[in-house]
Amino acid sequence: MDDGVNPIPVLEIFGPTIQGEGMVIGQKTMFVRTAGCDYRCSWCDSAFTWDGSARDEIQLLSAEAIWQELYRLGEDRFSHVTISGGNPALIEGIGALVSLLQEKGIRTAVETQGSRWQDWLMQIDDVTISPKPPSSGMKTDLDMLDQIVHRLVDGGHDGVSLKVVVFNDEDFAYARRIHSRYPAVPFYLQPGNGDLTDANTDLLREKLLKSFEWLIDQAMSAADMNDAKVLPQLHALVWGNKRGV
Ligand SMILES: C[S@@+](CC[C@H](N)C(=O)[O-])C[C@H]1O[C@@H](n2cnc3c(N)ncnc32)[C@H](O)[C@@H]1O
Ligand SMILES: Nc1nc2[nH]cc(C(=O)O)c2c(=O)[nH]1
Ligand code: SF4
Ligand SMILES: [Mg+2]
Repeated sequence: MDDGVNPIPVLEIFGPTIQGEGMVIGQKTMFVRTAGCDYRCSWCDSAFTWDGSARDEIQLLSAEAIWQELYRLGEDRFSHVTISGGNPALIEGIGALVSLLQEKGIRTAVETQGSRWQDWLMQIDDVTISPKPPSSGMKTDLDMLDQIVHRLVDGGHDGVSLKVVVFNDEDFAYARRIHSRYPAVPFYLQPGNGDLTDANTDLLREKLLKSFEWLIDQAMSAADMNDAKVLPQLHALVWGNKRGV
């Protein structure tokens, strides 16, 4: 059991905003973004969590201190908290935060890539597992992914989804393999944002919508994607590459 004294490395706490991606897209939520990742995706839109550029902004916070900050920002205007990163599944101490949020009547979500297990994943309401396609430069440990997905599903978790970011044909082939490996798990396709430094939001929106349309076309012509959902990153369409939204 977690004793609640393990501090959590936090890079940012923000919201309320909308969940811009995946299984609970549109849900009003707060975000807690942890520092540190075991991956180095070439196109990571949150590279500041692991590349050292925001090193000075990392705070080691207790679960209670995180709750205080969530409440300071959101007061009574939220009922849902999303924990993202970096990879939150590197951090055992998040168990205490999840328990505290549950005590407060707050629903929880996590974004992780499926490379590490934590027991607290069982307690999270909305678990998004996002294995990484070839364009990321990362290699999926399928044995580990199998273990994580099966532990959740066999343990009776009914809020698990898979979300694959797709930049190209090779990524789409990877997405098909992942979906067919776990056919009973709700599956989401998300177009990649290849323009992480663009400050011109109008131009970025155009590019993102083009990639979205391309991905829709791919999914529409693939019989094995009949049950997949194709969604853009809504927050990127609304706010571009801005941080903390
Ligand atoms: C920044 S990651 C943090 C959580 C965890 N490390 C993961 O990758 O699942 C959150 C989500 O953003 C997605 N993402 C990261 N960079 C992206 C990009 N350039 N375009 C589209 N989605 C991206 C990831 O695939 C993941 O689903
Ligand atoms: N609004 C909003 N939705 C998101 N969904 C996943 C995000 C993430 O970075 O994990 C994210 C984010 O950073 N902002
Ligand atoms: S796994 Fe997630 S946080 Fe880590 S590098 Fe990849 S996209 Fe970024
Ligand atoms: Mg993001």
